[in-house]
Amino acid sequence: MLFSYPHSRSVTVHAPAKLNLFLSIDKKRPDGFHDITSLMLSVGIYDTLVFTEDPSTEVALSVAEANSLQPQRDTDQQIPTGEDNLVVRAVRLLQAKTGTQRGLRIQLIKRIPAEAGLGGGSSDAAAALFAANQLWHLGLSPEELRGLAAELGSDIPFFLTESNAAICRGRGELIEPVSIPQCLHFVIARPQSGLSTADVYRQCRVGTHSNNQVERLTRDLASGQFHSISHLMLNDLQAPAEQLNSDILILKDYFSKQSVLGHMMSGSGTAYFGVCQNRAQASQVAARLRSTVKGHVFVVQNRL
Ligand SMILES: C[C@@](CO)(OP(=O)(O)O)[C@H](O)COP(=O)(O)OP(=O)(O)OC[C@H]1O[C@@H](n2ccc(N)nc2=O)[C@H](O)[C@@H]1O
Ligand SMILES: Nc1ncnc2c1ncn2[C@@H]1O[C@H](COP(=O)(O)OP(=O)(O)O)[C@@H](O)[C@H]1O
Repeated sequence: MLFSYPHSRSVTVHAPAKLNLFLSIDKKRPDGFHDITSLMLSVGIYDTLVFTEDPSTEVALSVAEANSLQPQRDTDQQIPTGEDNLVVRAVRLLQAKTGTQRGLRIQLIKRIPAEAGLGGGSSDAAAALFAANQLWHLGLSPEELRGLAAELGSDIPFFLTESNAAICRGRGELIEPVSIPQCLHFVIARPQSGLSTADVYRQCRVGTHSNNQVERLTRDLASGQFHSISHLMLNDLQAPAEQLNSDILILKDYFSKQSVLGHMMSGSGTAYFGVCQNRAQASQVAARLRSTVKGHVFVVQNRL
């Protein structure tokens, strides 16, 4: 998360997207969630959130698409603007836990596609917890904020860690920060339609992966030994997502014809990414993709 304080009554946060380079489904739990093991990396696509203290007790959110700054259009990526938005839910949770009734105006500029497996809503919610804690001088520790984050969503605590890479376990909220000092170049494509995380988990099966596979992948990425990563990358949600959305198969077919280091779907989809050898290759792969696939295509790096 990148943040700045232009003046003390306002906080601007740049909330990054994430990719899952490894995601195994280890066990279905009695509470309906699944125990997972995931290597998450934050990457350079950002939503921007401006939080301004409001003298009333109101919490008001406006949502705009980047580059238009108009209220969002009616697309397949409708982001809720009221109490259902994860940003508002995060602020409401903070109010309920601390008893504060102070108000906030929030402007959310969306760049991270929704229903993509890129964690946009989760990152926005983490930004809201962070910013409201600052603006309202609530004094919650990072650990306390991560505890609240886990009540809202499994992926949100990751976005409240200092580290830009982590192995996440439990339902995603148990975070082991790892260091990946290499600059990795990704092409990310999000087709026109998305998928609901709950729908994909509903169709998934417990997977099997070899011992220490996530640790070996992390070590190879960290040391720049990229020849093995295509065999170590894993996403147990990809097969059920492919059943639900055929665009993922089109992207898989496209990436399998490129000489990228590895390729896979992120999280519960529908975004699909390739790990490229360098920036030039990423730009070439993205240019060809833009002329064949409708949707969003990004060239990004991991955040160091
Ligand atoms: C798949 C992953 C991989 O990072 O990311 P996304 O694709 O959503 O970005 C995560 O596990 C998603 O985390 P998150 O998006 O926070 O999910 P939550 O809001 O907690 O849960 C949404 C629904 O997904 C299912 N769910 C989620 C997490 C988990 N470990 N097991 C589950 O079964 C549950 O049915 C839950 O009701
Ligand atoms: N601030 C937000 N940004 C994006 N989606 C949000 C937000 N708040 C609530 N949502 C809802 O959550 C759903 C999933 O969020 P998203 O970030 O797209 O998850 P994923 O990581 O699975 O791509 C969206 O379809 C949308 O309806």
